[in-house]
Amino acid sequence: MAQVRPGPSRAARGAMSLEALRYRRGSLRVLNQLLLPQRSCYEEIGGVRQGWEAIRAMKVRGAPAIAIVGCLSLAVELHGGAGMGQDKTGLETFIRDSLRYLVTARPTAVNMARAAEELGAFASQEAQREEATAESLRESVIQWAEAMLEKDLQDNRSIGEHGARHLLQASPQDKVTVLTHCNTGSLATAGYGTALGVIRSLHALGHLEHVYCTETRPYNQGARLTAYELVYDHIPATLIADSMVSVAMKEKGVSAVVVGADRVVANGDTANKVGTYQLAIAAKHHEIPFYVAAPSTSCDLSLAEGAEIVIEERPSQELTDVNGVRIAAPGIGVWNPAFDITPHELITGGIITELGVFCPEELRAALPGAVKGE
Ligand SMILES: CSC[C@@H](O)[C@@H](O)C(=O)COP(=O)(O)O
Repeated sequence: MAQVRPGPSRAARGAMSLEALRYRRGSLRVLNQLLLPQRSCYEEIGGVRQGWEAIRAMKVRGAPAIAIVGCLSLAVELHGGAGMGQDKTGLETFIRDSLRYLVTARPTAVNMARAAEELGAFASQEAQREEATAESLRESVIQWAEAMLEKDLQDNRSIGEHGARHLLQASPQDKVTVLTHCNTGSLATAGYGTALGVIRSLHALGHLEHVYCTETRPYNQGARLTAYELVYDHIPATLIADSMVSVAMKEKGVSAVVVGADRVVANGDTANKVGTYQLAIAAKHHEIPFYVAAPSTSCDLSLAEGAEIVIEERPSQELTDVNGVRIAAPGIGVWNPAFDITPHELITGGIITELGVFCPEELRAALPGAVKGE
């Protein structure tokens, strides 16, 4: 297997970083994350159906990246002339139907659902303007989708700054050791990352001692993707199996656990990659602060508590097979929930957003707009 090549040194790197997607008006390509870390291969997304398929197959994954690719796949289809010849009402219907379809690709992360509601409402508003035409509607929707990329990147940088500052204030040490789970980096977002953004900021400030990243079974986002990003960015890190987290907390001087989120609800309960819940329990036992890092686009205050979140179940082969080779005993039953819910009382460090770090009880007041459709 080819070794992951570290990227250019920090000084030489400038704007270069790993990219989950490459977009210019009329063209969207996504990095097929199923092939990482062995192969780095970008695939063309010609429109909404291909966007849906790439999300469903997890060629692109991570809550923010799912929404960005979904909306940009619509932008590409609109740019290519979809709905041409229709009046503005017909085009609005096409846009709303496409967005509803994209939401069905994966149910747990809220970002695509929120983007669909917001972009759908925006399209209706635009269509109702007297002077609007089908062409002006098309252009406005494309611009709306394009703006998501820049906004997510900015939000992640703010999350990184807020999180790093908070962790350092809370730590008696000058340099902190962070344990993280799944992949929350450039590959899961428009760039920089959420939990991995906090780690990047700590590293840039010279206050990161070490990172422990979990393998993240069964899909191995940690071993394949987070490890790839950490090596690429020259960040000192060690890979551990999920079953090693308790002993790592006991023996490796972990200062904080920082994870991402697919949906944070009104009471602070958080859906994230399966395994997050047991991490939070272990962190509580070891009195290690547990943080969730997520943009406000991942917060859904329309749900009161975590039990209301729909948890995606994935195919059994993700658990029974490795690279297409069956390793599990034939005939065994399989349960493969992709996410679990961490109850808010275990989120002891705080919820790091682009607007600041909040304890779960503060969330409603801090993010009054984070109700889908508002
Ligand atoms: C910034 S990404 C945050 C979460 O989406 C991430 O931790 C996660 O759970 C991703 O799950 P995935 O199934 O790979 O899409």
